[in-house]
Amino acid sequence: MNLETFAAAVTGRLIVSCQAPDGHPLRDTAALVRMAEAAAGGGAAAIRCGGVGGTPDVAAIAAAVDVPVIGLTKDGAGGVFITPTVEAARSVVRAGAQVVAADATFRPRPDGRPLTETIKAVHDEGALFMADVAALDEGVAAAEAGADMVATTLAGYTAPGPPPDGPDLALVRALREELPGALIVAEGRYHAPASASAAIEAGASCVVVGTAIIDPRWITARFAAALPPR
Ligand SMILES: CC(=O)N[C@H](C=O)[C@@H](O)[C@H](O)[C@H](O)COP(=O)(O)O
Repeated sequence: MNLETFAAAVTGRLIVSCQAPDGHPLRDTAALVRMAEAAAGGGAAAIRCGGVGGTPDVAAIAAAVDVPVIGLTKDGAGGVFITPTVEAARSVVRAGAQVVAADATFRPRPDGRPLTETIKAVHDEGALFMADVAALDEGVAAAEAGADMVATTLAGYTAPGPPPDGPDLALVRALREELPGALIVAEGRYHAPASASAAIEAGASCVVVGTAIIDPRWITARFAAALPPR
């Protein structure tokens, strides 16, 4: 799939991230396939998947849905862990993803190779590259290095301490200003339809929602916490 076709498919639309962490009751490839099917049925323009389930999740979801798949692997939870190496990126394409999402922050990469090598490997395999960044300068550098799209996925996750509650709309606005013609993906803590809509108004090309759609444990906890004290 080329960038023009992918951009046409997702612009102005919602993408759903179907992942579950280790130890979560939904951390099961078949369960996540069902979630992806449900999300596609509800109007998701693409599915983001893989995570700790890795390439088996990507392959199973790519086979089950007829929307584009943005694949990733996760290795650990500290430093660079989203599709952290050239080899991981290649394996995601080979599993069937049309787009590979990978950490594009300035932090050192575990294989010691520059981001450009991962981008090149993904392009050589015939897929597109989504740069997951935490800051404006990282997004600009990733676009200059050949990334096909820039996502705010890691905003709030690279500094010590817990991430803020809400999404980073300021980063969306700043990326749009610096990269007026780029495909900008809003992702991370979009927990309500209104905030997803605000992302598009802030200049995002599209918005990725995960937890608030596919995690019944998180949704239940929010309802439970909203009840008056007993
Ligand atoms: C920081 C990190 O590891 N983000 C991951 C990236 O793939 C996923 O765990 C998130 O669920 C995804 O980005 C969607 O975000 P949210 O679940 O907040 O809607």
